[in-house]
Amino acid sequence: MTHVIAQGTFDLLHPGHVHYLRDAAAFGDRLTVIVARRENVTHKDPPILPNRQRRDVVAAIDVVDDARVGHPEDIFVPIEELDPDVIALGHDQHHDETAIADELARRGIDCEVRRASPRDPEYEGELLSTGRIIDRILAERGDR
Ligand SMILES: Cc1cc2nc3c(=O)[nH]c(=O)nc-3n(C[C@H](O)[C@H](O)[C@H](O)COP(=O)(O)O)c2cc1C
Ligand SMILES: Nc1ncnc2c1ncn2[C@@H]1O[C@H](COP(=O)(O)OP(=O)(O)OP(=O)(O)O)[C@@H](O)[C@H]1O
Repeated sequence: MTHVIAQGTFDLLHPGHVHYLRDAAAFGDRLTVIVARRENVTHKDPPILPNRQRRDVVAAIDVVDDARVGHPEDIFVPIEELDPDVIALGHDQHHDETAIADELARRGIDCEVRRASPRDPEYEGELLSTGRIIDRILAERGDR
């Protein structure tokens, strides 16, 4: 059984998220998703929705076997607990594959690091980015 881990913020789900999770699930037989804690989302605006709500909605996607809110301080603690075979990085995730692989080796975790593929819009107006969904909400309803 090949156990795959995917991770991300997953605020305001869209088909880009679904594509990533399907891609990650196809890397193995079991998919666990680690949902980033609000306080750890520092590379962009913090999520609108609370940790548990983002976890609960991700867990409801059919290809996801389990979803959990991540560790507050050390992102490798859940990895040590889950002992996965593959970490599926999102196509645009800022994490460096080599740095993650080096840390896995240092902790004695035998796990491959792979990149998932991007999904581009398929029809006019399809929004595949939480940031762009929020921008459109502000543009169309921001005066309320
Ligand atoms: C292997 C791995 C494990 C992670 N584990 C955690 C974690 O335990 N807790 C957490 O808050 N974030 C965790 N993250 C998420 C990062 O902290 C970061 O916020 C996340 O990658 C944001 O992704 P996004 O820009 O795709 O939303 C993890 C990321 C990676 C690559
Ligand atoms: N269009 C997309 N195609 C493939 N993967 C995607 C797409 N959009 C998001 N993902 C993946 O989903 C995971 C979680 O993404 P995240 O929660 O950062 O959403 P986002 O829509 O990219 O957010 P933002 O617009 O705020 O940057 C990441 O691994 C990311 O690469």
